Amino acid sequence: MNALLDPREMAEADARAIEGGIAGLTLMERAGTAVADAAARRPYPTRIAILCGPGNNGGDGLVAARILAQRGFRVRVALLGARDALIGDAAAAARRWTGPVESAETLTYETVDLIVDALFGAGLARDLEGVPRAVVERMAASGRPIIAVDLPSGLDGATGKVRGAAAQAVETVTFFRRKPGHLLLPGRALCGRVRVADIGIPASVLDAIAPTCAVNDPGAWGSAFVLPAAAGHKYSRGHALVASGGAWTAGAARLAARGALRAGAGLVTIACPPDALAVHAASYAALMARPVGDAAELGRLLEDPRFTAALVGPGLGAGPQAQAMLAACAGPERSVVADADALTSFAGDAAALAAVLSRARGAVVTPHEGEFARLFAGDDSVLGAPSKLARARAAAARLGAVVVLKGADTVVAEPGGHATIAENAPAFLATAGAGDVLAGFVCGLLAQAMPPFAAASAAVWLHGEAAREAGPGLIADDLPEALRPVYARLFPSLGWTGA
Ligand SMILES: NC(=O)C1=CN([C@@H]2O[C@H](COP(=O)(O)OP(=O)(O)OC[C@H]3O[C@@H](n4cnc5c(N)ncnc54)[C@H](O)[C@@H]3O)[C@@H](O)[C@H]2O)[C@@H](O)CC1
Ligand SMILES: [K+]
Repeated sequence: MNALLDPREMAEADARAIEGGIAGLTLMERAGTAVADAAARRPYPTRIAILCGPGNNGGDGLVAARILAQRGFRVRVALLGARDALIGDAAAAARRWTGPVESAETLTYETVDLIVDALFGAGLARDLEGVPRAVVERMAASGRPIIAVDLPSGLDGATGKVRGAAAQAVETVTFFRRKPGHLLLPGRALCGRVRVADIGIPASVLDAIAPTCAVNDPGAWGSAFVLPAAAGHKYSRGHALVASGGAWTAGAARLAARGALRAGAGLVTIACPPDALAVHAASYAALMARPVGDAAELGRLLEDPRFTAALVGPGLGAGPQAQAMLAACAGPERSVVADADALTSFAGDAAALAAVLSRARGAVVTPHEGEFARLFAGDDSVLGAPSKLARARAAAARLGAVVVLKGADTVVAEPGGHATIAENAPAFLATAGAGDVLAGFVCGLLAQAMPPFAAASAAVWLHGEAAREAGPGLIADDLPEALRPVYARLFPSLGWTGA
């Protein structure tokens, strides 16, 4: 698992490493060395300004300054605040810097080629205002490339939000593990390229910290991924049902159904109003279509226990009918995915949705930001949570279900607080119908009895990889097809031998 540490967890990692016998100043020396290495790698960084803040982030900058000067770079150190106000390891780092110290407040950039931003890191405690904010804004306006130490100063490592101001970095050097703010927008975009430096904190400190947030990659869910078994048959790979709207809106369900099939469900049946039957029957040969007039008929169809997962929402139309369809699907032997109109049908009434989902074997909801806001309208403890990560976690707890909060930085959270953050979605994935395919991927993995949190996280990652595979110009129809080469690489990496 590629853990992400929030500032509190990172402080604990530091503290445990120090308890284990590594001096704090040693960690700072290694951190500063990693920053110096990054600066030295830049093209022509002959004249480097290092802006140092009042805490240990500034200490890292002071170490980097000393090392870069030793290596022959022309270095200027500019401090925010008084030198004799520095304490602890940062004060020790300042004593080792023997060159002049300027004021960050009055620093000018005409003769500067590269900036190292070591003003604030994990210790950012409030919004930047007054002098610190002005310093960051002038640094940002200088147009010079910036290497950020740990985080661009002003960026909140827990939330990915800018507190007052932050300067765009070309590169960010962080330590031990990335933080959620490196992945959550706008943080991800502000960081530039992120390098993770090993500063000697042993990975074993994570055993006690037990982080609950991870990068969404196969390390987060690969062990739960269901690979095709040699002795399998189509029913053992699960039977997914996708509820469709009428003939005019049937495309969404078809995209989802094809996604479920490609994701590996053994069978996929589209349940549709009779007027849409011909449309679906004439679409893909591998899909089955069954006419279903209302929720009661859907319930009768689902008396067949071989349906292991159902998707309700894409193209369905919002209202009591969609609510009833979802209720018909939610049963103890079947997992459900509620998407799109199924979510909008419960606008402002998340408690009613939670009650329906609680009857399912496993439940995943896949809202985009608009659907999320409608669903939780009036619930400030969810909508007012401090970050996208916190909102998804609060929503998952409220619904008792896995929440996929979509976007370029999709967060998947489960009721216990475990979460993944995706970073592999290309910008061109934002296209009509892409969300329907994603819901289909989730449903297809749930149908194979993959646990909901792993299934949802895997589906999000696969969706991003499939988009990369298809490339620019992508339309949603391409996504299910692009899953094949992605699987061709993924399966062997998970130990599949092709049997
Ligand atoms: N042993 C450790 O803890 C290590 C820490 N490291 C560095 O230390 C950093 C964290 O150090 P700190 O905890 O000292 O925190 P920071 O150096 O990020 O910032 C803390 C200082 O900033 C002030 N401050 C916070 N928010 C402010 C605001 N909005 N306006 C004005 N002043 C504000 C605080 O009063 C304090 O003086 C990390 O980001 C990393 O760069 C590394 O050296 C590795 C080892
Ligand atoms: K910084």
